[in-house]
Amino acid sequence: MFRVVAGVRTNYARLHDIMIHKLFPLVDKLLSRRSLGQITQPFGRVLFSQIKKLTQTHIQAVSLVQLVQEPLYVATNAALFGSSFPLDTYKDFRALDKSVPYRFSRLPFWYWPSSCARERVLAQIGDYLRRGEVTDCDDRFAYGFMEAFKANDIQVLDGSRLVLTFLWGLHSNTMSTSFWLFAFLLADTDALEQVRAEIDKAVEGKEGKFTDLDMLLAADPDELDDPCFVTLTSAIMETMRLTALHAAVRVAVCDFDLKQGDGSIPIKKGEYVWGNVRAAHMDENIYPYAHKFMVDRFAGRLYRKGRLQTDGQPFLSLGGGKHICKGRWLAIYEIKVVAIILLRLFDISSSPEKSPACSLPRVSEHSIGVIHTEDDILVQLRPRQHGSISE
Ligand code: HEM
Repeated sequence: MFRVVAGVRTNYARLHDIMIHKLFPLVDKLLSRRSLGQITQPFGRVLFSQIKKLTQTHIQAVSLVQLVQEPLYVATNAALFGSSFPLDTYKDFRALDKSVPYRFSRLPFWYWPSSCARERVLAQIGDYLRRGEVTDCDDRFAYGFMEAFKANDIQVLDGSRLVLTFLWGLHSNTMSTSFWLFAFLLADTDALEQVRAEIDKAVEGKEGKFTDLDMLLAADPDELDDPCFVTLTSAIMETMRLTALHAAVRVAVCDFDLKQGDGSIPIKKGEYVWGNVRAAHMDENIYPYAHKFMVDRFAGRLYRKGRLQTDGQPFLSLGGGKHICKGRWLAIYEIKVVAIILLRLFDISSSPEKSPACSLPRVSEHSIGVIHTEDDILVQLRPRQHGSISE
């Protein structure tokens, strides 16, 4: 991904070493369930103001891709890297992200626009690193990155490439998953109403856990890991189940017998093992109507805080074992908050003239990691009565 995303041609082994041994442990620590709340403090507010900005400037119809992805991109970068990070880089990031499957699979495509976009983002990240305006107490995440670069004598260009590769891992899957969550909900109005009713109940004082949306946006991610969002969480997990494509490849470090159903497969040291995640998720014996989006598929299970609602099922959208996704709590939190804001504040429907109602967008045949969309969906937003929030 260093080559594909950030255009790294030299110094690869060293950058890889820094990423795996210096940055990943930092990510693991700071994005753990316990610490996440300190990092995400500004997230809800920035996300809300970005959504507000977008919805005020697009009165007729708005692109679903942009509606869910740009605010997430800006708010997550602001939370992790501070307000001095170049937050206006979404369009260039998106151009680069769209080219990644083609670059990765070495397919022919017109590479120039995305290469220019990559250079512009790298230059802006470079300026940000040069300025180094972060503090240990306010921007712990960015500070950790910068300290690691200093301690390992990483120069600005290599630092920018490390940050850009990290940004791709941070955003690409999360942005796709949020798009598909809304695409599934728009195609299944009952499911959408079920999720919306749950959100309304959670933020309507008295019975609800939160007195209003303001309180919810300021809440720690741990507080949103709550049975009051059981259907929304299930919808997110179901979206992840249906869209995961990644190849979980591992190398055996010793001879062992791999358990498979009632039998086992002997594996020799040094052999590659490829877990077919898509096949596991589409197994009708485990997931009846496996191709169907069932909003409450995971909702009937006993809710255990701090555990994925999918525990006990073969659910591999976030990897597993030692290398399980280090950003999983952040990703779930981000998607939850964007869904809560949009569904609480707006009636959302596909724009009838522009998008065929109740149908899912086409899947890109060049998807990697997670299913990518071939089409955007244009949506219409009508403010609901609860549209107010203190400025
Ligand atoms: C819906 C969003 C996301 C999905 C579906 C996802 C999926 C995955 C998967 C499947 C893996 C394991 C890959 C393997 O087995 O080789 C992984 C690893 C990883 N993810 Fe995520 N991810 C998401 C969001 C995030 C976010 C927001 C971050 C934040 C930084 C993140 C950081 C990482 C890191 C650092 C690893 C490497 C872990 C390791 O090798 O030890 N991910 N992710």
